[in-house]
Amino acid sequence: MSTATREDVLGVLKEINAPDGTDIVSAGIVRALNVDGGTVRFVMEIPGSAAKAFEPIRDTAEAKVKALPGIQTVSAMLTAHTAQAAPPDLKPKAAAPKGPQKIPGIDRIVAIASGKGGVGKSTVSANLACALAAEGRKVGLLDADVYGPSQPRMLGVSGRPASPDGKTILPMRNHGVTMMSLGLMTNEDQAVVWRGPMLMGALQQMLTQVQWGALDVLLVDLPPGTGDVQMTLSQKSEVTGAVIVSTPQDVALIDARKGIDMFNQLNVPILGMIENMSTHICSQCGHEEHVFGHGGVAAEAEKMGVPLLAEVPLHLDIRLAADGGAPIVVSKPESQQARAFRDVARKLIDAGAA
Ligand SMILES: Nc1ncnc2c1ncn2[C@@H]1O[C@H](COP(=O)(O)OP(=O)(O)OP(=O)(O)O)[C@@H](O)[C@H]1O
Repeated sequence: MSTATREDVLGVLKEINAPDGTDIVSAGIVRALNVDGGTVRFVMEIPGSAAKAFEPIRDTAEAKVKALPGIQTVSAMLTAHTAQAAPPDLKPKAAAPKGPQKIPGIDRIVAIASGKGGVGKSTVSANLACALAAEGRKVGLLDADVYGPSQPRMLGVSGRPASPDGKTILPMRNHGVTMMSLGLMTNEDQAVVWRGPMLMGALQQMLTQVQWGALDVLLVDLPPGTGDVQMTLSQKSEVTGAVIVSTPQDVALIDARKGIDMFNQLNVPILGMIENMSTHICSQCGHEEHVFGHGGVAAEAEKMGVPLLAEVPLHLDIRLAADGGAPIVVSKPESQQARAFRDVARKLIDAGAA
């Protein structure tokens, strides 16, 4: 004689009625039925107020199941559920993480910002990243300049980043810098139209889903201006500080001031300003000319009470190196132009910011 099956057990339980006349299986009272050889276990879920009425029903159920062929042990447990729905929980939920968070593995985040486009923020970011790597720091560079991602070209990186598990993204690496750019996810010649929420999502993804590994510092090359990306970065992640890049022209300086104000409001410390295209040095004769004026950033930095980190000359070699995929710090590390960036790297390390 074969042992009773789960169907056999349900069959006999169906013959037993609850006090309201429905059988206990159809009424949804029999739950979690487990038939394991000669042992049968199940739960009878009943209204809390009906426990007394169900005790004989439970006894009948156990006896009927035990009478089935091959069944030695039967255990039916009465569990009560409250008929009324619980009142809504109006207490504040256990605090969902709010405010800036530290990203695991990333010790520091330094934002490279400018008020105005085209002042050389990406050139500074690329050179600074390479200079920090040359100092032995573990450096990441996140190209968040969604409107004109230029780091793949400047760092000489191409191809699409791999995502072996479909969830995380493997960053690219060159010149000792771990790098990720939205430019690697889009075609280089394709104009990207991002809306605010998309931008914020993309930035969050690049911060949290890229396998950065352990980093001493992650530089974030921001888009120019004071928009969604700047706000999201500062509000979601703990930013160690911001470096503001500007040319000495008044128009650039007005925008740089707005950038500094924004970071102040977001409680992000300003690590300092960099004057780029400070002076033009002719690559032929070495003649120096102040194309955009000179010293404007130094004066502004003093007025705002922030350090002036460097005055980087406008020099053909800087542009050629950037366009060629090996920043001047890598291609001509001993040149005067490279030295300006290497000095900034050392200042940031000394200040504990990188
Ligand atoms: N000090 C410099 N000397 C010579 N060329 C420079 C210098 N700084 C930047 N450039 C060149 O100026 C152009 C703009 O620089 P870059 O892309 O770094 O600016 P950006 O502020 O990041 O611009 P955007 O905001 O549009 O991304 C590039 O061609 C770059 O090579």
